[in-house]
Amino acid sequence: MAKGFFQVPTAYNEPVLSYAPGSPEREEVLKQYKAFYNSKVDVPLYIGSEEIKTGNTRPMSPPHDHKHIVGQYHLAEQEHVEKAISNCLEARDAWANLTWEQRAAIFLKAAELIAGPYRAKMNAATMIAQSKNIYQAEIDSACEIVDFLRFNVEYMSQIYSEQPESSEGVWNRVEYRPLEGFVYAITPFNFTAIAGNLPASAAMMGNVVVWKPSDSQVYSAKVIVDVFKEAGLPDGVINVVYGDPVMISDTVLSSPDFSGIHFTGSTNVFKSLWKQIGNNIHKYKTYPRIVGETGGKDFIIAHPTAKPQQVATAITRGAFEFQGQKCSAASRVYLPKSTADEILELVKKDIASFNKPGSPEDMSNFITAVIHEGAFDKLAKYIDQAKADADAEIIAGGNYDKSVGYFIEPTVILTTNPKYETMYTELFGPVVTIYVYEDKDWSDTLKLVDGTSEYGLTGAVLSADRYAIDEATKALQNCAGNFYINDKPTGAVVGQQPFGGARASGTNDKAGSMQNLLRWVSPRLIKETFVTPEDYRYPFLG
Ligand SMILES: NC(=O)c1ccc[n+]([C@@H]2O[C@H](COP(=O)([O-])OP(=O)(O)OC[C@H]3O[C@@H](n4cnc5c(N)ncnc54)[C@H](O)[C@@H]3O)[C@@H](O)[C@H]2O)c1
Ligand SMILES: N[C@@H](CCC=O)C(=O)O
Repeated sequence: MAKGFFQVPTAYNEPVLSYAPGSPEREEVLKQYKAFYNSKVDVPLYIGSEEIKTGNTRPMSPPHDHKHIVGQYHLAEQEHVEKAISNCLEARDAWANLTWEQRAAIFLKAAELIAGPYRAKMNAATMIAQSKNIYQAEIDSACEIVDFLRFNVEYMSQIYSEQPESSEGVWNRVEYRPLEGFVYAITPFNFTAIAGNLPASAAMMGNVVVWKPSDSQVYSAKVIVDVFKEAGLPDGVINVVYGDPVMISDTVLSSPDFSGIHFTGSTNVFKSLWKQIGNNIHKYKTYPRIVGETGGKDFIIAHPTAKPQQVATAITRGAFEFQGQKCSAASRVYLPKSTADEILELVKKDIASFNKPGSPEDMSNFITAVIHEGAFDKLAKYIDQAKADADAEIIAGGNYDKSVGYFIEPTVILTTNPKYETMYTELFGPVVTIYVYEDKDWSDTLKLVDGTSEYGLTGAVLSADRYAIDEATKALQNCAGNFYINDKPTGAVVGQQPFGGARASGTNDKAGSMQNLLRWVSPRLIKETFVTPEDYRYPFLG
């Protein structure tokens, strides 16, 4: 037990560095990028104290140069997944009983390692693995992951200090136990920070974890593991396996000790995992916690009073940053007829100012590659469909080329059909669909926004009219878990805009918040009575 009521350092957001020409951080990250790019890494499974090389490997390539190999990673067989589970369970007692400030110190140290000596490595790995330009890498693999670690430590200590009242002669106390068993973290390709946070947040609360990163993010996941190791995370607390997701999930979800899933990824995968957990419910020792943040079809709606330049910038940044591969990316936009032409001209001007999609090593590139061939082919299919459909027109972009990298031009589809397929289907790429409404139909258009997609993740309203803002805020109440007024719908900052959505977008447990951490503990109430009754009779019985 701690011998003091320790106060953790006050959390603060890691400042975003500029990477301006001539800055030391720019020089350092480019040097690291080249070093990684011109070498080959061999990534093992991390199970207990072992680094296991199964020999069954898959190559890793940057999406912007897919013939170039930067290394390989080893795939798990079922026996390795079983071993990861047993290592978790062996590590559990020691980890769960370690005093909380020791756990906190490990993750605070990890934050400082990333903010300092590992910053260039985290960013360079993310530029290579996920094809992020340096700004997108910096806000993710440097700042956001550091913020997750610092703020979660603060939230953890706030949770522990939350205690019940005690009446005279009694002491009530609540102990925030880790879950009994292990947690399964499944992470997506698109954010290195999310990949690190999903296993770390559960581990911080005293849980042991089997972590399965995305195949497209293994390269940067390895740097996260290096950081956690250097920060002193004991062996067996977070065990890392990659490979066939179905086999891994079947194995994990069959274990009686499975006690929670921390998932971020697409909606269909999450729904199938939920179903599988339901089917296995009789096997488990405890009801598993199910936390999943999933897809989105995020909107921007502009009121006739919105300033065209501001709407255009919200679209350009919201739809095209990181090639639209943010769950929060603006992908359906509703513009009023009176200003639509002006806004669209400004968006086209922005797009014309981008370089052709290229490598993030060239720091003048705003747009780089989409993640893999599957994503490229899917996007190309929707673009071709829009070219063919009578109710859609491509007004910007529309070209693609996968000969070197998976490059898709930022594309704007203008549709006359508010229920056009790309107004409700998540494409997850640099494609935005625009519908122009009659100014007088503002209120009906809000209903349209609310009723068009199954998702409820992010959305933005731009308006200079406060009554219109109020109307939109009310009408779109269930349409977005993160709702933005006069801004783009992306770029939530940990500690400031807790992130997540409902409907088909997830369980809305708000990553990087106290609410999320509460899912990884099972409180035990301890009531201690100081003078224990010795007579059952009530006073009125005489
Ligand atoms: N709501 C959020 O906070 C949030 C954040 C980031 C990404 N996302 C969503 O994630 C998706 C993009 O990421 P992605 O392409 O990596 O998603 P994905 O669903 O393809 O993969 C996510 C993870 O699930 C694994 N997986 C895939 N099939 C599986 C299966 N059958 N069983 C078990 N695991 C399986 C993958 O290997 C990966 O680790 C988008 O839908 C995006 O909206 C949501
Ligand atoms: N939190 C990020 C999105 C994470 C999903 O991809 C944002 O707010 O843009």
